[in-house]
Amino acid sequence: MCPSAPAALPRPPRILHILHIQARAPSKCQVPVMRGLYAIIDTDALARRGIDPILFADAVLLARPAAIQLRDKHGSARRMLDLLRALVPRAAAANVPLFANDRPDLALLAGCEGIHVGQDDLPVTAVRALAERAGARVRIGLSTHDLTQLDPALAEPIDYVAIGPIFPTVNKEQADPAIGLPALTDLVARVAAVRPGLPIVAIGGITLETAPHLGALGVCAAVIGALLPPEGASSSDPNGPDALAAVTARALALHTALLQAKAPG
Ligand SMILES: Cc1ncc(COP(=O)(O)OP(=O)(O)O)c(N)n1
Ligand SMILES: Cc1nc(C(=O)O)sc1CCOP(=O)(O)O
Ligand SMILES: [Mg+2]
Repeated sequence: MCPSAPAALPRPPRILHILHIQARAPSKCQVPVMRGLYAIIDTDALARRGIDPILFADAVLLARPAAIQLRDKHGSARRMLDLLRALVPRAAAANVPLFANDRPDLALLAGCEGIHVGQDDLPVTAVRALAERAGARVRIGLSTHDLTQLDPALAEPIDYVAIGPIFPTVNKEQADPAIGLPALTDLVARVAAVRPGLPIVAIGGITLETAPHLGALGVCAAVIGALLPPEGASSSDPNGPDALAAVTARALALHTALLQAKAPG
């Protein structure tokens, strides 16, 4: 399905290197800072466009985002494990943390750096217990959709909290209602008051146009659709060099827009 050896990564431009260091530097309380783009490799959205997930990941990694995630909602466990095993060395070569969505078992088998779970997935404490049994140190992210979910989430042993959807999205079935930027601003203040320094990942309908607003709030932005060509767009080869260069350009533009917006503090 895909090449298994990671492609040699070209040296990023100097400005990106500086942004990357700023985005990953540990904060005073040693929580890794997450800023910029959190790119999601969504196998369904990619399949609808005929894009290979590994070639797509290689293209995204050239932009050195803050994190990547494999989200494979409808594949078999075996396929997701194969994909994660192909992604782990690529993400490591780019020094970008790879999160597996929903499946701590597969994440641990493949050696991922992190796991993302939502309100209906395994509880965070169970994921921690599983990781401990496997002797692995992992970062865990947890989804929330409103204040009633955010408050209990902040008491969990998590490494970041996700909040969404901020804007309407077509890439999540039965998504919660979009909360908008003013409500996000309130929730960001709540996190800062209760768990200062805990990284926040905003998600849902985020585009290059809205990215600066999120960067200005000091949050990371998780993105599926804005990394992709529109569905049905005519491209002679969605996995050809021009199409993949366009993916890198979108990732770079989003990451830069998020990092260059003036964050508080
Ligand atoms: C970074 C990030 N934030 C939120 C989600 C959504 O997780 P969840 O609510 O469990 O929904 P699914 O993605 O599993 O359908 C996410 N995956 N990543
Ligand atoms: C996977 C996911 N989770 C969400 C949440 O609100 O928890 S919104 C979402 C879809 C994000 O895709 P896009 O960037 O194309 O809107
Ligand atoms: Mg989930």
